[in-house]
Amino acid sequence: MSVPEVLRDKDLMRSWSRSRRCNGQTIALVPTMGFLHEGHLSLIRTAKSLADLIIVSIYVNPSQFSPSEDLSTYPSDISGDLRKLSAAGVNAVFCPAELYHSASGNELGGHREAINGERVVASCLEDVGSGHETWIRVERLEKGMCGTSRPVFFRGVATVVAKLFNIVEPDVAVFGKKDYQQWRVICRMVRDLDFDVKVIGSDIIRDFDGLAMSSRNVHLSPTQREKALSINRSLSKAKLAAEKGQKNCQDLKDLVKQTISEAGGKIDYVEIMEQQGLRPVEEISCPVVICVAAWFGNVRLIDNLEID
Ligand SMILES: Nc1ncnc2c1ncn2[C@@H]1O[C@H](COP(=O)(O)OP(=O)(O)OP(=O)(O)O)[C@@H](O)[C@H]1O
Ligand SMILES: CC(C)(CO)[C@@H](O)C(=O)[O-]
Ligand code: BAL
Repeated sequence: MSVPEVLRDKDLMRSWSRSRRCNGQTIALVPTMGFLHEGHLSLIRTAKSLADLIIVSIYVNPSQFSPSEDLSTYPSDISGDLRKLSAAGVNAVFCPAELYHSASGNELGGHREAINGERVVASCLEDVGSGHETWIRVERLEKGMCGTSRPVFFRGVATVVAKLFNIVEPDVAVFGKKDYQQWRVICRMVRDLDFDVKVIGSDIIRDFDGLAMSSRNVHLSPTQREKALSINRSLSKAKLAAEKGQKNCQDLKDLVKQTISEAGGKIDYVEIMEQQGLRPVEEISCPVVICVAAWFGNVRLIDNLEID
C-alpha cells in the first residue's frame, strides 16, 4: 500500500502532472465528489488498465447545485477516502479547497460561509457575487432528464470538468455510467471543444441487493433503502418485457413508474433514450437506455439500464 501524494493547489497539480507526462508516463483522471464507495473504486480499476498513473480528484463542486439542492448535506469523509485511495494504489489525489475565483480575485468562491457559527451555503456561484463568469453549456444534451430537475447541474459539471482537464491535463478520464447523461454530456463537450482527453464510461456497480451505489445512499433510512430497491427491480422488469417483445416505450415507462410508485418512491422522471445521442424513443429499434430518477424521502436517486 503506497500513500498517494495529496495536492491542494492547482499549479502544483499541473506541474506534478506535466513533469510525469514529460517522462513519458500516461495519466488517468477519475473526478469525484468524495465519500468514496465501491463504484468509485471500480472507476479507479478501469483507469489503471488504461494509464500508468492515476489521479483522483475530490471536489464538491458548488456550481452544479442550485440553492434548493443538497450541497450543504453532501456527505464527506476525507480521511476515509484517503485510506481507500491508498489501498487502491492511486498515485495522487487532487483535493482543492476551492476552484473558482471570487469577485475580489482571490480563489474563494464564497459558497460556504460561516455566519453566526452556522454553515450557510449559497450553491449557485452567481448568488454570492463570484468573479467566475465563464460557463460551458452542452446545449441539447443538457436539457431533459436531470437537466430539467437540476437546472444548473450540467452547466456546472461541464465547467468544472473542463477546469479539471485544464489543470490535470490527463490522457484519459473515467466516468461512471450511473450518471449516464453526465457521461454523454462530457463526451460531447470533449468532442466539440477538441479536448485531447479520451473519455471512458465505466459500468454501474450495484450493492449486493441491486441498489446502484451512490454517496447519497448513506442518507436513506433502512425503510427508504428497502423501497429504493424498486428502482433496479423496475428496470429489470422493463428490460425483460422488452426482451420478450414489448417494444412500446410508453408501456415500458409505465411499468417502471408503477413499480417504483407502488413501493413508495416519488418519480422525478422515467425516460427511454437512444444510447448515443439521448434522443427519446417511442418504439425500441436501436440500443436504448432506460433512465430513472426518483425520490425516497429527501433523497433523490438516479439509475439506468442499457438495452442493446
Ligand atoms: N455505482 C456506481 N457505479 C459506477 N460509477 C459510479 C457509481 N457511483 C458513482 N459513480 C461515478 O463516480 C464518479 C463520481 O461520482 P460522485 O462522486 O458524484 O459519486 P456518486 O456516488 O455518484 O454520488 P451521488 O450521491 O452524488 O450520486 C462519477 O463519474 C459517477 O458516475
Ligand atoms: C463529475 C463530477 C466530479 C463533477 O463535479 C461530479 O458531477 C460527479 O462526481 O459525478
Ligand atoms: N454524481 C453526480 C453529482 C451530483 O449529483 O451532483
